[in-house]
Formats: sequence, C-alpha cells, structure tokens
Amino acid sequence: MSVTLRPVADTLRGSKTTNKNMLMEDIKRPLYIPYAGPVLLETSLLNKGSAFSEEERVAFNLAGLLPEAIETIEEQAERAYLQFQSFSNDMDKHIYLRNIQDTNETLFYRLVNNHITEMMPIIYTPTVGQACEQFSNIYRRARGLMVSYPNRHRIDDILNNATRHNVRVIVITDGERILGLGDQGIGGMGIPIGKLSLYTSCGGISPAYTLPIVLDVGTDNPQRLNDPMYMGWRNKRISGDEYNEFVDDVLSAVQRRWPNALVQFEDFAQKNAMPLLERYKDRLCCFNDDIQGTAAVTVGSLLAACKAAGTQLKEQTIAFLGAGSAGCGIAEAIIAQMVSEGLEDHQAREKVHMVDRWGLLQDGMQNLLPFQQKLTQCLEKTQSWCGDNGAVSLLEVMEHAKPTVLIGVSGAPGLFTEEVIKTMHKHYPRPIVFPLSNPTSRVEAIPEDILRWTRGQALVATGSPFNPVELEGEVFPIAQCNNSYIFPGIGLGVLACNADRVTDGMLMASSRALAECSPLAIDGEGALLPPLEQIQEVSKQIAFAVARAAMTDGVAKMIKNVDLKDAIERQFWQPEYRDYKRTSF
Ligand SMILES: O=C([O-])CC(=O)C(=O)O
Ligand SMILES: [Mg+2]
Repeated sequence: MSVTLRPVADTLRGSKTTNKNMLMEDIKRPLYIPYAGPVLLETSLLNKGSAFSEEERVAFNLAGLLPEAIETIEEQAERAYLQFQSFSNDMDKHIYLRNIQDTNETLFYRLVNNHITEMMPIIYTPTVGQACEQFSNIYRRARGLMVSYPNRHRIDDILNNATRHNVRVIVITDGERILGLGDQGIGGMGIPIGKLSLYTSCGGISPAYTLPIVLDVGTDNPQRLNDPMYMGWRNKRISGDEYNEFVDDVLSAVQRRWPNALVQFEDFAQKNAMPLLERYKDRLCCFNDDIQGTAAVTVGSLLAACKAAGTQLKEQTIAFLGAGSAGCGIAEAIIAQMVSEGLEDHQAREKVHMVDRWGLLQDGMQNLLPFQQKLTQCLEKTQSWCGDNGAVSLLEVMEHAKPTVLIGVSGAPGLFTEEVIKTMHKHYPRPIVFPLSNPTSRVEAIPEDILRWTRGQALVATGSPFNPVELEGEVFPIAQCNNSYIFPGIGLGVLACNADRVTDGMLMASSRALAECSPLAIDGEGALLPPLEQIQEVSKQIAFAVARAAMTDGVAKMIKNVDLKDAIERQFWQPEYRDYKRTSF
C-alpha cells in the first residue's frame, strides 16, 4: 500500500505562500550564457540537445548541428527510456545513463526522476558497486576531481580546474572501503558520483552545486594494481603521516576554495573513517555518511517500527553483527535515542551487543579501537555465555541476550544463518532483522530466507534493494534502509539554512523526521519506509527538521525572518530547461 505524504508546504508551519509559483518564475527567467555552437552542446549542465528552440538555434550558432525536430524534455526522456530498456544487463544500463549524465544533465535527472524505483539501483547500489570494480574498463569521460598524491604540490590548481564554481556539496572518498567490496582505488569515484546523483534527484540540490572527489592515494588491491587497464596511481597506498598530511592539505584547500560547502566523507576504511570525522567535525561543515548517515536511517527505521508496535526503542534489546565504524556509529545513535527516552547511559549500553569476527565485544578484550571500547559488555553478565574458546558467538548472543533487533553491518554474506534467526525467533515472536551490508552480494541473509525461517513474522529491512517477498499468499514489502533516505535531506536542510556544521542534533532530527514519514508508523501496516516515489517530499521534511535543529544548535546562518519552508522549496532544483539568452562571447 502507499501513503500520500502531504506536500511539505502544507504540512509545515508558516504562511501559505505560493512556493511553486515562485519557483516557476525562477525557471522562466532566462539564463545569460557565454557559450555557443558545439561547445554549448558539450557543456552537460547547459546542453538541451533537440530541445533548443528555433530562436536559440539561431542565436547560439546551432543551426545544422541538430536534427530538424524541436522536442520537449518529456519527448527526449521517452526516447531515452526506450533506449534504456533495450539494454539487457544492469552494467550496460549504468553506462548508458552515465553517458546521458555526462552529455545532458537536465535530461538525465528528468529520466531518473520519471523512473526512480527502476533506475536508482542502476545509478546507485547495487550496480554502482560493479561500476567501481570496473571503473577503468568502462571509463568514458572526465567527471569530478581526481586529486592524486603525486599531484600533491598543485592541489589549489586542481580545485581551480573544477568545472563547477559555486560548489555547495562535495562527496569525497579515498576508495579504500567501497561498499562491502573493499579497496577499489580510483574506481571508488563511482560512489561520489552516485551519491551526488541522489543529492540532486532525491534532495533537489542543483547539479551545478555538486562535486565528486576521489583522493588517489594508491591501492592495495592486487587485482587493480595488476590490471593493465587501471587508470589510477599504480602504487601501494600511502598511510600514516603521509596520508594524514595529504588529506589535511586537500581539505584545507577545499575550505579555502569553497568555505560554505558541505563535505560528505564516504567509504573510507575503518582505520581512517572515525579519526577523520573526529578531526574535522568541528572544523568543517561535514559528516560521515557510513557512520552517521547509516546510523540516522537505521534509528529512523527502528523508531518507525517501534511506533507501529506501540513501544519505544528503549524497550528493545539489540545485537549487531559487525563492530566497525558503521556498526558502532549506529549503536551510539541508538543509545542516544534510548537516553532521550529516559534510560541512563549505562542502562542503554547494556542493551546493545556488538559482535565482530572475534565474537561479542567484552570488557578487557585486546586490540579494541577507541570507539569499540565504549560498547563492551561486562564479563559478569556474559561469562556464562562463552563457548569453548572463551569467545561469545552471535548464536550465543541470540540464545542468552534474547535480542529483539538484529542488525548486520559486517560485509560478510550469509552470517545470519537459519539457526541464528530461528533462535532469535524462538525467544521473540516479531524479530526486527536488518541485514544492511551492501551491495546485494554482501547481505547477511536474503529477506526471503529470513521470512521463511520466521514464518513471515520478522520485520526485515535491507541496505540494498530487494523485491517484495511472497510467502504463503502474503506479500511482504522489503524496506531499503539505506542512507539514501537521509543524506539528500541533510544536504537540502544545510543549504536552506546555511548551516556551517552538521551536529548530532541535526542527525537525530533527520531520524525522527524519517520515522514520521513511515507508512507502517502512520497506518500500523504497510511498508516500513516510504516508497521511492515519495523521496523528494520525504527529503523536504527531513530538510525542514534538520534546518530547525541547526538553528536550535546555533550553526545556521539563516537571515532572520526567512521562511524555512520557502527556503527549502526555492532551493529545490527540478529538471526543467530554462530559456537562454546570449551574452557576449
Ligand atoms: O552506498 C550505499 O548503498 C550505502 C553505503 O553508504 C555503503 O554501503 O557504504
Ligand atoms: Mg558508503
């Protein structure tokens, strides 16, 4: 079933102004542009292809460069969709869409927005994972910035070469932990490109404001290093001081060049992800999507599930498989929410069980990272749970802690076994099971199995998209609990109120706003998360909550008396062609 979200303009407080009209006026205003002829056709942000009008074809020296027919964007999108459908495999579809993105961005977004449910898995998870692995093999055109270590002496020059000048959102990776696929070197660029496509498609951030960056610091992936096609710096990864100084230099240069840009850290390896976030969160407007974005969407989904069941998060007992920075980030966000519901910090921590490859995190364990040390269980509680080797396995946690919620962020496929799930179900009739690892090939268990093992009683959400499951005549929709429900709204909110930091309060606000949009929470039945067709409205609601939290936390530089919902509507870019007027060339 589907729920109709009221448009953000109706649901949010404030005067009833005609946001849509204001936006249409902006679109109607002509753009004065300094390009003509083939250069204009090759400028992807401005190209309209066959939609250039007769007057524009004359004014911009395009006569004879285009077919006779003058088309609307909708007609162009229809043709592009037919071509898209003619490809039988997802990689070819991905290459095809990326090509449209590189030649006509407005058309690309119109097409994607028209078919968001079908195309999101092609431009984003899971197909983007394969596109990262094969990045050099399928390479066509330059996009974004590749800042390589050998070029470290000219970082400012590199940033000056960006084709976009007014950059407001940057997604940056060093390609070391791409989804669950490990080190892909510069192939990691596929991820910032895909994430930023969603910033535009789902969050209405103009593509002119977005910039993907990959830090080319080498790769330790032997397949990439030995591949004659590999296009990155053919070198082992730099590390330690060398790495930190390089990242510092790049981020300082970014801050000088675009002081107002939001920086999203993406798919850094565990050893760097949390330290980078700690180093920059009070210096830059930034967040780490894998730690904080995943945490926000997971807490939002859990809040929705609890609301539907008439309980609170503080009443749940949680188990994690995967105690890396993403898992621990989610755990801390869950604990913060439980504390806000009235638990003491230590009571909340007792409810959260982190299991990694060495078993349950317990007091006194060797080699724990600082963020893991806060998430151990005390030995008095767990000593009777131990197996023969002194470690406590996931199965033993299921047996003894009797969790109601199981979250997988391990990147290790198949570890939610039948025995694990059935043990959980034995103790709790309606288990909540979120195998979140991406892409599809890394999922801890497939939804169909989990539902079969629990006779349809589990509430399942995954990180990658899965089709609904049919079981004994019933159809179960599978929510995609992916940070893509969160980061576009955060970006929109940050831009709408000119925030200069991303605070914990803003992230918590994004979770709560998402939970408010859940069909299951609203109606007590249906999908846990809203359908993708509603993602733009969801992003606006999240943006509103995020901007309000930014104001409360004193990090918004919004001019007084500006209506926030207007600011969000006005910020929201839609793929429409604008009229062009010629300026002097
Ligand atoms: O990209 C995605 O689908 C979610 C994500 O951030 C990750 O798995 O690293
Ligand atoms: Mg990621």
